[in-house]
Amino acid sequence: MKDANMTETLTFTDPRLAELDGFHVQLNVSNERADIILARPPYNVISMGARDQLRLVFEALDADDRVRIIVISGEGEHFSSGGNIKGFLEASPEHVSHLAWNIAAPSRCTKPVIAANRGYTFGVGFELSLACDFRIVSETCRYALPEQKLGQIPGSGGSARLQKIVGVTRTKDIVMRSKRIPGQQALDWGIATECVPDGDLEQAVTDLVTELREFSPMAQRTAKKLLNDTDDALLSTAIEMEGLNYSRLRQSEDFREGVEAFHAKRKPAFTGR
Ligand SMILES: CC(C)(COP(=O)([O-])OP(=O)(O)OC[C@H]1O[C@@H](n2cnc3c(N)ncnc32)[C@H](O)[C@@H]1OP(=O)(O)O)[C@@H](O)C(=O)NCCC(=O)NCCSC(=O)/C=C/C[N+](C)(C)C
Repeated sequence: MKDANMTETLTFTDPRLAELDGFHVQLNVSNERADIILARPPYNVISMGARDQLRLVFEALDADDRVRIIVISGEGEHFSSGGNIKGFLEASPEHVSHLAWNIAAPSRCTKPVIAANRGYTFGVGFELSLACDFRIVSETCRYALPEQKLGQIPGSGGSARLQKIVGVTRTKDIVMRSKRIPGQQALDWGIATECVPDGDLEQAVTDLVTELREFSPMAQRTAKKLLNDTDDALLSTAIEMEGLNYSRLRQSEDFREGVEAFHAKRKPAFTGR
């Protein structure tokens, strides 16, 4: 990557990528926004190697100061029909042991991550989206964890994350019946952040990127980490951690800038410090 405003496809130089089975993840970076595209149409099936690629891409983007917001989408009509079923029997124990860690990469990333979901968003495609901070879906989106049809269960955090969002009854309905959830229902159940007509998906994502870029990167990072860390915590612990993080954030330049801009009736100019 050269400068923040250019669009280019990342060339992976990490030697660990040399052994991967195919190159199916594209990356474009422009204007502080990074687009990760699952590029294996029509169904953007995610190979074991693509999972490794995804993790490495998220780690690289997280470390790059020129990137503020990350968007993940699928090429064409579908986000992804999930993991490559045809390769499951050949998967190495090493790959299997990394499944959940790789797919949790958006959640570990300190920057805001948006999933843009349309069409089939199945299996590991859904799990990957659940690890993101925002899910903007189109009306064509169909979420599913269809592993039971394969004599399997989700293995990359899908049922666990879903249960947190929709509770055990709905999760059992989705997992144990391999049920498909349409975009509008995903919104109604709190799985999706927003549901829009298919032709409006890109604009809805761009609008959210524009909105998020207005905020202090430091305050965003703190909010994301705090909410992730306290997801499992007792209420009393979560409240205490919120207070500690607030106190720490008070020391930042962005905190002062936010308050001074409010007084001056001007737009804040956050620097991330
Ligand atoms: C509804 C689907 C996606 C499309 O149906 P269709 O009738 O339009 O097309 P068709 O079934 O003929 O598919 C065309 C070709 O694409 C291949 N395909 C599609 N999805 C996959 C996939 N996920 N893996 C491998 N190959 C796939 C399909 O086999 C056809 O190939 P050929 O032309 O026959 O060579 C329908 O295809 C469907 O329901 N697919 C399965 C979706 C699914 O079960 N996804 C979950 C996979 S499991 C997973 O993601 C995570 C597992 C976690 N862990 C590993 C821990 C167990």
